[in-house]
Amino acid sequence: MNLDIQFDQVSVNYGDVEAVRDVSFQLDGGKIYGLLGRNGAGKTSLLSVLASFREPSSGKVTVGGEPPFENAKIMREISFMYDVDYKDESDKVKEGIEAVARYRPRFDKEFAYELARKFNLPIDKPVKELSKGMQSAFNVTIGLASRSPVTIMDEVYLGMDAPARETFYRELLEEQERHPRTFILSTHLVSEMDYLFEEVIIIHQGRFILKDDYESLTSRGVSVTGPAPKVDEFIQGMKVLNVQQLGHTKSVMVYGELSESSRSAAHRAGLELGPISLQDLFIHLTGEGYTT
Ligand SMILES: Nc1ncnc2c1ncn2[C@@H]1O[C@H](COP(=O)(O)OP(=O)(O)OP(=O)(O)O)[C@@H](O)[C@H]1O
Repeated sequence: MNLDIQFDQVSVNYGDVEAVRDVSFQLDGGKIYGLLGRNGAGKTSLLSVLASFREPSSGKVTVGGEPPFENAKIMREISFMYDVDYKDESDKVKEGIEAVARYRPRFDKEFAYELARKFNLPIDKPVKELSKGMQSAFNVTIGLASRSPVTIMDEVYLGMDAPARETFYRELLEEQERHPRTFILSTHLVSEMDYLFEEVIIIHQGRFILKDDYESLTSRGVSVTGPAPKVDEFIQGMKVLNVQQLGHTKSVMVYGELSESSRSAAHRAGLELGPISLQDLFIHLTGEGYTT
């Protein structure tokens, strides 16, 4: 089941605070999407509208052509995993798994127990007594095992330690091979997670900045390395993101596609061209001084 997602001029306000402003984009679904934005960019607000936790203040969201808010048919197909406060949750891990299995139609209980083992979750312990990182692993377990056509993970992995996050990334990719569906992962751990994303959405200060596939996005920038004077000559008129210099060698990141003739000119000048990372682009597009 594939559900396309449409944001049409969506705004989310909290009183005077405009958390999301006039955001429009469409996700065809069936992919792993990265939703990137700095702290306070509006990621959670945007996702909570999609997960039907709230209605947009203005604009429209549709999932499979229908607004999700108070729409039981659509809500059943969306899992929204976020940093839940489990302080009043007296259920043990295994009771939590059994409970979700009862109301999530596609939940794979065996897979949930397998993940719980891989994350070393003590299944007889109350969820509220788990460490923060283990509660995150519990959320991830439920999210992956729910097999919802739309699974949203709002920075749930931040509390997990590095080996647990690696386990999550591996399991996510394997799961997407076995049961392709829509995952939306919000994060600012860009360099660590970039290889997971097929498409990337960047928001900044509540505004939509871009949506593009990972390959095209990273091919929009290039690093130019070589003798400083030659690099300086080559990059004239280009948008510079970052400059590093070691002795006489300079490495400059520029934004914008290079034509074939520019690439040939760079090679003739003895300059080395390389890709730039999603993190570099993210920092540039959401950095200090970048206002929407
Ligand atoms: N319940 C609320 N009441 C008032 N303002 C809020 C509320 N929730 C969020 N905001 C504000 O809305 C803006 C967007 O917050 P949001 O949590 O959506 O951002 P985020 O990108 O998820 O941030 P982070 O990465 O730090 O979790 C921020 O300015 C935040 O202070």
